[in-house]
Amino acid sequence: MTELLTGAQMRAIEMAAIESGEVTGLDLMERAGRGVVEAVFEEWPALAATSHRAVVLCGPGNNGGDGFVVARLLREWGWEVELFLFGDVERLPPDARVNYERWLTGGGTICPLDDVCGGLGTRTVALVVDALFGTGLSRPLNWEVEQPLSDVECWKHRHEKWPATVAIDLPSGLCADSGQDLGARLPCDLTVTFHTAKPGHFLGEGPQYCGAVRIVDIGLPERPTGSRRPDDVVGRVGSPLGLFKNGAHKFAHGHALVLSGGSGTTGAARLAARGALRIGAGLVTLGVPPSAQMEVASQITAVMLKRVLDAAALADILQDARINALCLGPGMGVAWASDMLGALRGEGDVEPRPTVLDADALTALAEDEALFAALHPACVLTPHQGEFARLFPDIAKRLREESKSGPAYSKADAVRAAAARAGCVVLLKGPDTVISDPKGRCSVHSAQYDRAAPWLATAGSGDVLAGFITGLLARGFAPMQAAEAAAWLHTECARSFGAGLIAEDIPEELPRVLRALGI
Ligand SMILES: NC(=O)C1=CN([C@@H]2O[C@H](COP(=O)(O)OP(=O)(O)OC[C@H]3O[C@@H](n4cnc5c(N)ncnc54)[C@H](O)[C@@H]3O)[C@@H](O)[C@H]2O)[C@@H](O)CC1
Ligand SMILES: Nc1ncnc2c1ncn2[C@@H]1O[C@H](COP(=O)(O)OP(=O)(O)O)[C@@H](O)[C@H]1O
Ligand SMILES: [K+]
Repeated sequence: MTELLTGAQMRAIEMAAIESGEVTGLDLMERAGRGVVEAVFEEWPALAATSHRAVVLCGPGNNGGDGFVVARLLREWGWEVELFLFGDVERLPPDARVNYERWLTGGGTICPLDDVCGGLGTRTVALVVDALFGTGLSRPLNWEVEQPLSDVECWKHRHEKWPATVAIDLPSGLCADSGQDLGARLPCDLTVTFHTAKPGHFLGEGPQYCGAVRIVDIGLPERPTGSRRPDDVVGRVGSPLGLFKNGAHKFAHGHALVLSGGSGTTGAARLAARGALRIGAGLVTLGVPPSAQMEVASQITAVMLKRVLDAAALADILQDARINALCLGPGMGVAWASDMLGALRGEGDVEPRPTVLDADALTALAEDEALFAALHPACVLTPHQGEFARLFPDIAKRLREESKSGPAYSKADAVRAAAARAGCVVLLKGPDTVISDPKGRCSVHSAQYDRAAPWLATAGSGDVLAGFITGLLARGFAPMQAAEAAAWLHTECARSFGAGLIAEDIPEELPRVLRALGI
């Protein structure tokens, strides 16, 4: 798991490193600028081979300072560089000011950003560098910046040979903490960021603007682990290999019970059950209402079947302590899900156990405060955006609102708040899946960039994800670990299978994925 640092956390690390005397702000700026040039040459080797023309857009803060360094280094490489500045030179922060002076001393010239449209002309430009705003963006851009950015974007489209566009740290107008679009107008081919990626590279609109993301080491120290509270960290979900190998779970195989809907709506639960079995639950039983018994019996083999007449029958089944994970919701219908949830409220001596609540069970929870209040720390809620808005309308509203100042409220903030309220793990699905536990531990699973799998948006794939989580719970994974590992494996199955994927293919692809991981 790698950390994604917010703008404020980056500033704190930078300040601590400078105050300790290890490094100066100027050193960091020089390393950042050099890192950008090296990343550009690695991404487009043809640009390193000979000199070209570049346009550099610099802003009023240290992001602009990095831009001055890049402009100077490209000139030293023999390039022709035109630099456009937004903001007042007298108010540049000290390190940016030094690099502004160095640029001028080296013979560089500066034009105001307003002139960018006329200044670009028709001559070929190989590279556009966006150094207007980075982590210091504190409010939406206004037309003074949006307009020139839009002009550059339009000019690029008219340009015969498309110039490569690189953003320093973040595409300008993108909020570092949330990925909210606060006026971004210039989508980039490459974003070069420093030390770690930021949540905004993966959340919200971030991936639409960043192109590819490269992280450059500028020699800042790691954050000391002791200083971090769980709610101070947003992690990025990586391969779960370590989880399988380090014995963090009991290596039990367990027995998962997946509850099905009635006749004609059993497919979703069957998909979840297949997912739970493939991911390693020792036994999987489908709990089926009488109307669907024949339908389900004719379509399963390794998965077992148990008739569930009503809530009392479920409570009875759950007297068997070997059933150690449950999945409720897929295809159940809200009324039946509500009845079955009633059986889990601890009445009739039903021991609470690890439980995944998805689809119709989430709607049932949204409609019944008592059911919601009965959630416990071993539950995992897996809403998509619509279900999330039904369960947590106020949080979803806040997430939709455009921020007027400061870092915008992020999907990570929203899922943390939801998990704290529910008292259990919440996994909010999407290409940028966010997972949080009630203590505020939070992680982002990104199915974007080199892990893009847009074909996962296919009917029933969410049911398989619920099944994967249930299977891992049955194997003894903790709820947060189960959610993270399942999200990663789910996307990996889709990537391994490729386009044309349907939900049935996801569990069937899992053995190949596990084998490739050495699990
Ligand atoms: N934190 C670090 O460790 C490092 C940061 N560096 C660079 O420094 C950047 C952060 O620098 P700053 O904190 O100076 O922030 P920025 O350069 O991103 O922007 C801050 C400036 O923009 C103004 N501003 C903010 N929002 C605006 C808006 N909507 N319209 C008009 N003006 C607006 C602010 O008043 C301030 O003058 C990073 O993104 C990175 O590029 C690098 O030099 C290397 C090290
Ligand atoms: N563009 C996308 N890229 C990658 N994964 C996606 C994308 N859109 C949706 N997903 C994933 O696909 C699954 C869809 O689940 P869900 O919305 O519950 O659909 P369903 O109810 O049809 O199963 C989730 O795991 C979600 O994270
Ligand atoms: K930028």
